[in-house]
Amino acid sequence: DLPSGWQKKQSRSSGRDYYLNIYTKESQWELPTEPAERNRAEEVQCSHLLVKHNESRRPQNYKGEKITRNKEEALALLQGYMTKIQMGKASFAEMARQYSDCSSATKGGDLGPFGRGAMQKPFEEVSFSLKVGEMSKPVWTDSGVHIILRTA
Ligand SMILES: N=C(N)NCCC[C@H](NC(=O)[C@@H]1CCC/C1=C\[C@H](COP(=O)(O)O)NC(=O)[C@@H](N)Cc1ccccc1)C(N)=O
Repeated sequence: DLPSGWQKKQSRSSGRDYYLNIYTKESQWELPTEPAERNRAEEVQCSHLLVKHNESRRPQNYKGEKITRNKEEALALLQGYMTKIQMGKASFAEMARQYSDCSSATKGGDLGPFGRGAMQKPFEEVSFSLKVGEMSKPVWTDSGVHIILRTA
């Protein structure tokens, strides 16, 4: 069976099978392989940068400001932040502190250690599949769209 979050789909145009990750929304032709050491850790520690949108379950940031951007705009913003981090222009913590809509922004995005059952499923699955030091692709939850950095 497929690694967590992956589903087999059929391409409407070519009829070929492809694979879609329901958490990160990424798709690929080749069969997804289980991350090398599928994490069996009881707890992980992650930081995240959350960009909320107008369909978020709580469309306001931790400063109480109302969020009006839509999903597309939220993803575009997040991808811009990811690029800056990947280019080494700013640290994950600096970007989370400056731009995250979650109260963990005051801690550079640090959520502290958590076990399974604490976070929304998409967030948990991706967090537990990251290696320490690895940053995720955009992950969608009811809160908005996140990038996750596993720190321990
Ligand atoms: N350590 C825990 N167990 N704290 C409870 C987490 C609840 C959990 N939260 C989530 O899954 C998402 C992913 C990470 C943050 C988050 C959502 C929201 C923002 O979104 P919103 O709720 O406005 O939709 N931030 C939080 O919850 C913050 N208290 C996280 C936090 C902040 C500072 C220090 C520690 C933890 C859930 N089951 O909803």
